[in-house]
Amino acid sequence: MDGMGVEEEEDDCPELVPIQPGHPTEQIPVTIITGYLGAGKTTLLNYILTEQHNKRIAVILNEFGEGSALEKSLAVSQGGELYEEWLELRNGCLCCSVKDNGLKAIENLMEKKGKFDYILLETTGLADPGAVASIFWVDAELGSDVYLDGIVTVIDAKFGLQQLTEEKSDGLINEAARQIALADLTIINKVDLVNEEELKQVRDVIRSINGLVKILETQRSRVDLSQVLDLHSFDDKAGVHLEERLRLVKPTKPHLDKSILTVTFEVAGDLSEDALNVFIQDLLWEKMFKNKEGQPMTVIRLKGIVSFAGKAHQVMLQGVHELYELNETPQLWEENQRINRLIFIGRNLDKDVLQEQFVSTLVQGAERN
Ligand SMILES: Nc1nc2c(ncn2[C@@H]2O[C@H](COP(=O)(O)OP(=O)(O)OP(=O)(O)O)[C@@H](O)[C@H]2O)c(=O)[nH]1
Repeated sequence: MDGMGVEEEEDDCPELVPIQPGHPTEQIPVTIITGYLGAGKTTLLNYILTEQHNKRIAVILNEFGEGSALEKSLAVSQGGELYEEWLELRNGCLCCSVKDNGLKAIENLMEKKGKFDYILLETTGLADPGAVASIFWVDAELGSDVYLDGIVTVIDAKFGLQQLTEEKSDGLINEAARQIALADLTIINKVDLVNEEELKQVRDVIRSINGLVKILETQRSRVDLSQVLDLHSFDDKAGVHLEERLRLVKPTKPHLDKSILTVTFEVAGDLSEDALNVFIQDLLWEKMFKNKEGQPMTVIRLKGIVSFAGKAHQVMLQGVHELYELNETPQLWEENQRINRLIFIGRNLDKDVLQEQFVSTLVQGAERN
């Protein structure tokens, strides 16, 4: 990983001033920036830190790149502070580099409420962003200060394909593929290093994993910030458009036998909330459903719009690994046909089996009522 680059380059050098405690504000969005080793995460964050954009963004840079396991274990065993001082940059950004997964740094940052409107959190290249994302759901204290806006995955145009198609021993999930499965936005970076045909192959593999994700292409991670921030991937604001977006999602075809892919189906009618919970828990927690080859299905990301009997509003379903939540959206069904549209991204998924299980759980739910 690169250093911040702000100390080495005189021209870009932002003025560093100590931060005064700010005023409390409302919940702050957090975007998780993930991506395989060397894809361009730090380049993206440095770009945001030095560009003029009139936004007050707090950036948490992860200090660990390749081969840093030793350094990390030293930092942890010393038991000292795992983050450094927060610095205020000339363009209004705040910055700090961390030696853990960044959550402590967010807690520390909250003492400076009012000084920033947005948090970008970089994870290490091999991290499972789902584990970090889950903490925003389960940590009530953190959840009252911040909310997860989206997961952005940076992909190396040159080496991404190789990283994504690498088969892991012991049937483990390929980390680079998992990062795409969880992404709300992917950025294919280093487009200068590939030709159009190679770029298309990367695009196709991303699409084969995640049928819902938006794809941007960049050089030196120079993106239009408005396309990266405020995605509202997990909240009601997205729910308003989610039904339409989900309707456009196409199932994907695997690029490898064991690869992660997207399946989607739609079933008309109303559900009982209890029956839906049974279906989801059997799938995510009990891992009861198997594909036709007898392999258990693993869901990494789950999204949906569902219709509950007696509820006028559409309900949004969001799941990351084993955690899920159901939230009413502001959108009313009104005269629209009530439907349940679900999207699953994961491994060993079989649409027919999932849909059959979904329908049978719901029928049983209706019989119980
Ligand atoms: N040719 C080319 N090189 C790039 C581009 N973007 C970034 N790089 C270089 O790629 C290398 C890795 O970039 P980083 O931003 O450090 O990647 P990272 O994802 O933070 O890496 P880790 O922290 O190790 O996971 C650096 O040497 C960058 O200068 C690009 O668009 N084109």
